[in-house]
Amino acid sequence: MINAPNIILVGPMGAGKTTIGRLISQSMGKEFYDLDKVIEDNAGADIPWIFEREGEEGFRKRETQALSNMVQSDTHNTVLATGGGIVTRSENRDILQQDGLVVYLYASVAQQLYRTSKSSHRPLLQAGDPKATLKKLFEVRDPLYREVATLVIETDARHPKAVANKVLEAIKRYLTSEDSNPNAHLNRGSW
Ligand SMILES: Nc1ncnc2c1ncn2[C@@H]1O[C@H](COP(=O)(O)OP(=O)(O)OP(=O)(O)O)[C@@H](O)[C@H]1O
Ligand SMILES: O=C(O)C1=C[C@@H](O)[C@@H](O)[C@H](O)C1
Ligand SMILES: [Mg+2]
Repeated sequence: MINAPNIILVGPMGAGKTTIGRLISQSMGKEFYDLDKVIEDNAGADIPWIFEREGEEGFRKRETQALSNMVQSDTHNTVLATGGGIVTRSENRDILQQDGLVVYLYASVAQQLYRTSKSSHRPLLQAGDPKATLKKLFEVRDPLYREVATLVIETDARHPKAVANKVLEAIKRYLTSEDSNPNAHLNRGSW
């Protein structure tokens, strides 16, 4: 098991945050949370229902609330998979950068499209052309994912287990290099 801080996964819809988050939490002996699921549990309703009743703005308020609750709850030893739009609010980006080791799971628009095509649970992809939507979102969000992330992992040509192994290796390498630098303090395990 790697002695690591809380791990936060960011990236677009279909990057594999939920899938990979679960796998690495098992390998690291950490508890797994999926922020989309936390939001649904808090609301007692699913994400499509929240978007329908409260619009995207209502969903974003719930998302920020769920993220800050998580930070304040003083939970330790966790892997958190976020939703694809977590980086759109600057207050969320501030929280992410302060409270975990952030890993960006990169996926091309083509892979995002392929991986999201089998599910109708993503309201932003239900209207219009999903490829055009994913491309537009990616243009805006890719720099924001990079802004908050310490590590970036390519997922396109890798099976989920291989992606999980890459993430684990990258975390291990990062922590080892920090440990070897006496001036670098990883103060990122506070929830
Ligand atoms: N590396 C991969 N290769 C192939 N398929 C993958 C890979 N990672 C995830 N998938 C598949 O892609 C789909 C979407 O994955 P997942 O739900 O984990 O994405 P997500 O990043 O959590 O998306 P969202 O932001 O919408 O929550 C799932 O069917 C999953 O099995
Ligand atoms: O990319 C997004 O904005 C979203 C991604 C999903 O994880 C959910 O959080 C929701 O469907 C919105
Ligand atoms: Mg997810």
